This record gives sequence, structure tokens and C-alpha cells, in this order.
Amino acid sequence: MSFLNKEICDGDNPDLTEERRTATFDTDRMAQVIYGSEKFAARRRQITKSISRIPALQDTKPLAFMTREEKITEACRELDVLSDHWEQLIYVNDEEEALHLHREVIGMEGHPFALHETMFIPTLVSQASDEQQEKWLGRARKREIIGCYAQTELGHGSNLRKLETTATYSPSTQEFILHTPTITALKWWPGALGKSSNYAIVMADLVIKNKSYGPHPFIVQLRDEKTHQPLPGITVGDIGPKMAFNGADNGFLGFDHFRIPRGNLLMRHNRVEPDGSYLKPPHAKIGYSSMVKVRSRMAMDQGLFMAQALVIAVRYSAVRRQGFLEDKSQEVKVLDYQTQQHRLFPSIARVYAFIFCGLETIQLYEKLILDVNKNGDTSGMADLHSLTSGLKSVVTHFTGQGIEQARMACGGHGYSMASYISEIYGVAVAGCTYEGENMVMLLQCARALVKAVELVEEGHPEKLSPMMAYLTKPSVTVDLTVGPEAYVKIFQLIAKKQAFKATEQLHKFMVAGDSRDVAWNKSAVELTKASRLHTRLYILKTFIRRVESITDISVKAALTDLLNLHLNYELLDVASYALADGIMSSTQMDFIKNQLYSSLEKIRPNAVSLMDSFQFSDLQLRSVLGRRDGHVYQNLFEWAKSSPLNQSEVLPSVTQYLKPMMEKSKL
Ligand SMILES: CCCCC/C=C\C/C=C\C/C=C\C/C=C\CCCC(=O)SCCNC(=O)CCNC(=O)[C@H](O)C(C)(C)COP(=O)(O)OP(=O)(O)OC[C@H]1O[C@@H](n2cnc3c(N)ncnc32)[C@H](O)[C@@H]1OP(=O)(O)O
Ligand SMILES: Cc1cc2nc3c(=O)[nH]c(=O)nc-3n(C[C@H](O)[C@H](O)[C@H](O)COP(=O)(O)OP(=O)(O)OC[C@H]3O[C@@H](n4cnc5c(N)ncnc54)[C@H](O)[C@@H]3O)c2cc1C
Repeated sequence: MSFLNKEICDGDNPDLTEERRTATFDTDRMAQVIYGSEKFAARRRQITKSISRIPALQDTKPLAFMTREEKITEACRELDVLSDHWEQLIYVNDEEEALHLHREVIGMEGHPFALHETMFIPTLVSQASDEQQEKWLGRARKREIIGCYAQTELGHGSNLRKLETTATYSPSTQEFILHTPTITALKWWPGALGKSSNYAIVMADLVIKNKSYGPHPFIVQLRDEKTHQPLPGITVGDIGPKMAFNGADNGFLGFDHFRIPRGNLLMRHNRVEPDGSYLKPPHAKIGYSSMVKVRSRMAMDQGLFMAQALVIAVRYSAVRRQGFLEDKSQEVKVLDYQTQQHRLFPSIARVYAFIFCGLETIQLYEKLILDVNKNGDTSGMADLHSLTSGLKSVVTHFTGQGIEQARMACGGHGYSMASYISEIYGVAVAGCTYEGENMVMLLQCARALVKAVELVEEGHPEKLSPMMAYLTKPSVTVDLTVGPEAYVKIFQLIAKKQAFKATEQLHKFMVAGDSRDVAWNKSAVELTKASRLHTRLYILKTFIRRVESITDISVKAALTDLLNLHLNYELLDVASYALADGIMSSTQMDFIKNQLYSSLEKIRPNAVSLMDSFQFSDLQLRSVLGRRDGHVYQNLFEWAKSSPLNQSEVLPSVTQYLKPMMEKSKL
């Protein structure tokens, strides 16, 4: 079936138009699947249209030619314009719409409200009492104040129990005294802390009567609301340029015996009474919920990062012609090469898979917060923590790989900032580190896996959560031709074997006399392997479930091709485990390879439309190479001409140094 997609515009590059004509599905319908509902997909388009009608948001100078200061200023200008139009553009307090608006208009390089929306407000929602919300949440939502999330210190990020900033309670004044006792106790890294925020959630060790209660969240005013000057007792500033994300002022922060009222400890779940008595929270890690919130978003956000890189690479590959196949009269689109398809299409499949996981984990977090806040039910916390710990690690790792391949798939032009892929890469791979370094979080996921294996070994399989139930599955011989369920079964066996092997190794070291911590460290690589397999199994099953639920026949068919590619690619990628354990034969391996290659051919006609379906505007993409019109060569030439270096024919560096040097050489 041939389908004429609505957005075809006469002026586009004919090679891209041809691709859009051959698609077998409607991109608006696909967008509904990607964005979780018809309503949100339509709202996104509406918001894009409204943005395009605001002149002050069009034709801004390319970010690549700006200094850091100019980037920050530009982001603030755009925020100001958005603020003037906020209520016309989006439904007030709709988090998804606000995130979309920021992504599209300001892009991904960071801005003063990035942490305000993603961590400051969510922490107030999950950790502040009703009374505290009354005081601060409304002001935060109206953007009267700007907040950030200050937890990481110069000396400690991963090991939260060793944070050194102290909040010592003084019963006589009913205040907490915030203090930075050493240089390593300086808060270091928090986004938007350096120059933009005037408030922060500060995680500090709560100390009452010389007893430490561990990290707790406090709301702290950092700067005068009128002058924006730091308050006395506060040292704050920017930490300097980073690999990417340079529109953000990640900052440092120190306190010199800085006093805040008792009511600034966020007290929805724990309390310090005026006399200094402490009321425990219902779950020891409830104060970590803002991190779980961000981790639960990361599969979606990273999926969208990788999608941006792939829109650029796939469109470009359909326009770039180089070399010959059958027909020697015309060069082929590089997208027709099997190697190019193999480089890009498995990542397209992963983008869809990650986004489907993200839709699920975002909802799981929302449900958890309702359960905790309304009913005091914390029973879902452990499962969501282990799931999102594994997921953020696996997704960020593959997203980095996928974006780098997209960059290479664009040849030389991929290396130019005109492609914008290097910026997308730099921002995306920060996710391997923030919200918990990937290895550290894989090991958190492994704790839950080991516990589950131990339950099975102790004869209590009925106590396993549904996600762990596969650990009880017996070994079976599987016929791969029966479809996705067969792939799941093999994957389950592989993941189960690895979880048991890693646990066995841990126990072996303990039996030999090592403490659990030392034995854990000696088994850590095997444990992280088990976590990755466990997480990839979850991703695979979510992809299958999601595709099964789709009602639009042509959308479902296109996604089934993508799912088949994913199943074969994933299984091939972990085949060494399966071969070593005799779970799969070499004949089955050949079958998988052939299925993979034929999936590439099936996906080829839909590749451009699978990526167009994300409906990123050119404004959001910020890529000269990936623009919707596909006129890459004209666009590249115009862009290069606008480079500041080309605003004069002879640079001062030539007059000042090269010319005299050449003259000297003549003597
Ligand atoms: C973010 C959205 C992106 C949007 C993108 C869009 C556009 C781009 C534009 C702008 C971008 C905007 C913002 C994004 C940028 C950056 C944001 C980054 C913000 C940050 O970067 S902010 C700092 C994050 N910094 C960390 O991420 C530190 C990691 N380090 C830890 O998180 C802990 O340190 C841990 C967990 C490793 C150890 O903690 P610990 O030592 O206290 O605990 P321990 O290991 O002893 O575990 C004892 C028992 O607690 C259980 N347990 C632990 N945690 C739990 C939880 N949460 N829930 C339920 N149970 C939990 C365990 O499972 C165990 O259970 P069991 O005993 O049963 O095994
Ligand atoms: C772009 C960006 C934005 C950020 N934004 C914020 C923010 O808004 N607010 C905030 O508070 N923080 C923020 N951070 C900080 C971030 O959360 C931390 O850097 C992160 O949690 C990693 O901690 P670390 O730097 O201490 O790494 P380290 O723990 O020092 O990692 C170094 C190495 O040690 C290894 N390692 C550490 N512990 C273990 C262990 N137990 N077992 C095995 N290996 C281990 C790691 O795997 C890694 O290889 C941001 C960071 C970045 C890059």
C-alpha cells in the first residue's frame, strides 16, 4: 500500500518526498502511539503551530556560533517570551506540555528552568507537607521563584550517605544551621544553581543533638528576591564549561553557618519537632524520590534524544547519493546500503522500545506518588527503584551508542556542528552519569535480582514480584519460528542463568570467608551483566505488549517489522551467553541473522516516515543537515557563510601573525 503523508510539501527535496510517498502508514497515527495518546500528539502539533506564529521565537542565531554567555542569555530571552505567551501555548501545570514547549523552543543545551520543572517542583510535590506546599509550590509554579536540586558535592555524588553538608538543629532558635565544613562538602554540579536560581532544595545531613540522621531535603533561599545577590553566608557560582549542556549554569554552593527556620525541612514524611525530637518516615529512602522521578522519565527523554539524531541521519541518508548498485546511470541513496541500514535501523527500534518503556515508568511513578502521599503506601518503592535503576543505565548506554552511529552515518557532515549530532550526543551521554552513575545503578538493580534468586533458592518463589517471576522458569527447547514469545523465552533463560551464576559467585566468595561487601565487589562485573540482561528483557517485553495493543492495522504492521528487527538484533547481541550455556544452537543463530537481514529490507521503505512520525519541528531539531525540506547542500552552504569567521575576508589573526611570519620567512 502506498500512503501519501499529509506533510508533503512541494518544495521539499524530491528524494525525501519519494520516501514519504512510499510509507505504508500515516505519521499522525504513528505519533499517537509514540506520544501515548491521540490527544497529546494533537496538542504537540498545536503547540508547534502556535510557536511558529510568535516572531520572537523564529530565526534565532545558530547556537553553534554562540559563546556560553550568549547561549544563556538567549535561553533567558526565549523563556521570557514564553512566559508572556504561557497560557495561550499550553495548559497551565501540564508537565508534559511544559517539557515539550521547553524542548522545542529552547532545545537541549539547558536553561534556568530545566531543574525547576524536573526536580525542584517535583520535590515540593512529593516531599513538602500541605502547609509547605501552600507556601512555596504556587510561587514555584507561577515562576515567581526559580529553584534547583542541590545534592551532589565536590567529594561525593554516588555515595549519598557520605554527603558532608550538615543541617544542625538548634532547639533554642528553632532553626537549622547549614554548614559546609570542608572543600569537598561544596555542592558541585547542580543544574541552574550557579547564576539563575534564587532557591534550592538542598540535601544535607540532618544532625540533632550530635546524632546524624542522614540526608534530608531542605528548601533554602539562596539569593535576595529583589537584587538577586547571594544572601550573607552563601557562596555560589558557575562550575565552568562542560562537554555539552553549556546553556546551563551548573553550579557550586557553600554555606557558612547559614540559618534557616525549622519549617524549611520538607516534612511530608518526616518531622523535627520544636524540641528536636525526630519522627521517622514510613520508608528509609523516601527522601530519594526525586531521583526516582527523574530516572522514571529517562527512558522517554533519552529515547527522544536518540530520535532527534536518527531523524537527522535517516533524512540525510535518503538525500545523500554516493556509489552504485544495479543501475549504473544514477548513484544510490546511501540508505540503500545494508551496512547503513544495519547501522541505523536497530537504533530506530530501540527508540520506539525506550519510549514505550518511558510511557510505562512515568505512569508507575505517578501511581507511586499517589499511593505514598494519599495512603502512606510505600510498597511499590523497591520495585520501581530497581526497575528505573537498571533502565536508566541500559537506555543511556545504548542511546550514546546509537547517536554516535547516527553521527558516523552522516559521514563528514555528521562531524560538523551543522548536523547538531555532537551536541545531542554530549547532552545525552550526561545521562550515563547524572541520576546515578550507570555502574552504581546497575549494582542497585542487582541487589533486587540477588534477593530474588535467594528467595527461589530458599524455596519461596511465591514471594517474587511479577518482574522476577521468570527466575523460576524451567529450561525448555524453543522453536524460534513461532514468534515473539519464543524470543522472550530464550531471553528469559539467558537472563535467569546469568542472575543465578552471578549470585552463585557471590555466595562462593562469602562461603570462602569474604564479607558480603567484598564478595559483592569480586562479583560485580557478573552482577552488572545480570542487571543488563534483566533490564533488556523488560524492554523487549514492553515493546511486544505495546505493539500487541495497537489497533491501527498499518501502524501495527510497520511496528511489527521494527519489533522483529529488535528481537533478532537483541538476541544476536547476547548470543554468546546462549551459545555458552547451550540455550541456542548455531543453526538457530543463522536463522536469527537471516531474519535480521530481511527485517532491514522490510523497514527500508518506512524508515523516513518512522522518524518523521516524531514530528520534531526544524526549530527543535536545530540541525542544518536534518531539516524537513532535505535541501542539505544549499542549507549547509548558507550556514557556513553565516559563520562569524566568514564575516570578513582577512582575519586579524592573519594580519597580526601569519602575514608577518610569512614575510619573515621570505628574508
Ligand atoms: C531529567 C529530565 C531530562 C529532560 C530532558 C529534556 C530536555 C533537556 C533539557 C534540560 C535537561 C534538564 C535536566 C536534566 C539534567 C540533569 C538532572 C540530573 C540531576 C541529578 O543528577 S541529581 C543527583 C542524582 N544523584 C544520584 O543519583 C546519586 C546516586 N546514588 C544513590 O541514589 C544512592 O546513594 C544509592 C541508591 C546508590 C545508595 O543509597 P544508600 O547507600 O542510601 O542505600 P543502599 O545502597 O545501602 O541500599 C539500601 C536499600 O535501600 C534501597 N534503596 C535505595 N534507593 C532506593 C529508592 N530510591 N527507593 C527504594 N529503595 C531504595 C536499596 O535497594 C537497598 O534495598 P535492599 O537492602 O533491600 O537491597
Ligand atoms: C550534566 C550533569 C548534571 C547534573 N545535575 C545535577 C543536579 O542537578 N543536581 C545534583 O545534585 N547533581 C547533579 N549532577 C551530579 C551527578 O548526579 C553525579 O555526578 C552522579 O550522581 C555521579 O556521581 P559522582 O560524580 O560522585 O561519580 P563517582 O561516584 O565519583 O564515579 C566515578 C567512578 O566510580 C565508580 N563508582 C563509584 N561508586 C561505586 C560503587 N559503589 N561501586 C562501583 N563503582 C563505583 C563509578 O562507576 C565511576 O566509574 C549532574 C551531573 C552532570 C554530569
